[in-house]
Amino acid sequence: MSRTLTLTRPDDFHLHLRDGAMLQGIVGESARDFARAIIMPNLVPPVVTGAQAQAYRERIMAALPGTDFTPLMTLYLTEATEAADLLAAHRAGLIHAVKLYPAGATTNSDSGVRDFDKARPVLEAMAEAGVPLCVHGEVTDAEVDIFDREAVFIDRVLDPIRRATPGLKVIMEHVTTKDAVDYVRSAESGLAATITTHHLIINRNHILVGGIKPHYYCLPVAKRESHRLALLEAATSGDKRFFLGTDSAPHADDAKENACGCAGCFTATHTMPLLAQVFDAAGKLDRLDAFTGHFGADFYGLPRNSGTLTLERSETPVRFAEKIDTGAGPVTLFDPGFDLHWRVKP
Ligand SMILES: NC(=O)N[C@@H](CC(=O)O)C(=O)O
Ligand SMILES: [Zn+2]
Ligand SMILES: [Zn+2]
Repeated sequence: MSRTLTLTRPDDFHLHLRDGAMLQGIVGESARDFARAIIMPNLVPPVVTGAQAQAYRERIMAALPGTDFTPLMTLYLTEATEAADLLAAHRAGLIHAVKLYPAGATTNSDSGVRDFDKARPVLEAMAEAGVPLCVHGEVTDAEVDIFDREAVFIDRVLDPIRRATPGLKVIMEHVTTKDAVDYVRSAESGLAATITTHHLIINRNHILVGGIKPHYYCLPVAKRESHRLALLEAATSGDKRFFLGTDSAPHADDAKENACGCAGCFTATHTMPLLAQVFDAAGKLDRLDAFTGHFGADFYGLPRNSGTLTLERSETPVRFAEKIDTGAGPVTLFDPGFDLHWRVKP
């Protein structure tokens, strides 16, 4: 017997599409199930101006013939970002958010912000114009333990920025800790968080026990089980401040399976089946629609999608390809470590 679940067509509020041959190879994986996605600007070089965002959007659309997927562009905040350019790109409907990477925090973040005071005038202009700020929330200080970097970022950087810039809409991206969940819940307004698929499934043991698993390495790195449970509780709670941002971040296998492997998990292909299984196992399947189709759009001030996506559960496990072949090399799909019984109905 099979069970089905029809959802609002989902959106992905944090996605890496890359560029060139990788973009060509992977963009269809998101466009198949998702209506829209917030596109991360951490290309090399990063997308920092409205003109660059426009050109990147055109490259994405050119790689996507015949689908109605809508990329929602973002700008990469640097210490040299000009408020006028940013505001014009927002007014034109081209960009939907600005991304703050602390310099050196993650993949391709070298142009990020070192001195947060330098970003203050731009943040104030964004608050006034209602442009949301997406934040990679980790400090980069060498003396801070990698497992503590998110919690320390909240106290040292994020809370001071929010206090100094009242009215700024902030999305804490890919939260990995109970500290972040609690912080989002403590805010009166203007704060939300994205949660990834993989952080609902793995904890740090999955990365390290029984041999190092490079395909589970991402940033922020997965934390201990109690934190995963806090994320699962938040995602399935029906709290509108938590919504899906897959952070699907493809890297070619040779860059992952490497003595200095890149951070990023690739989940675009099977995120909706994975989430259905996770929400089902938690007894919260009825909460999936809001998590993937309502809360993010509402926070960003976008209309909810009118289309639908139907998932079905089968008794026999559903097989997904182990890798996607791209012109930039093979990309390994995230392996949840359990049999998947859900799939998107064709
Ligand atoms: N999440 C990751 O581990 N990697 C992302 C960057 C990011 O979102 O921090 C990437 O661009 O590869
Ligand atoms: Zn990030
Ligand atoms: Zn990301």
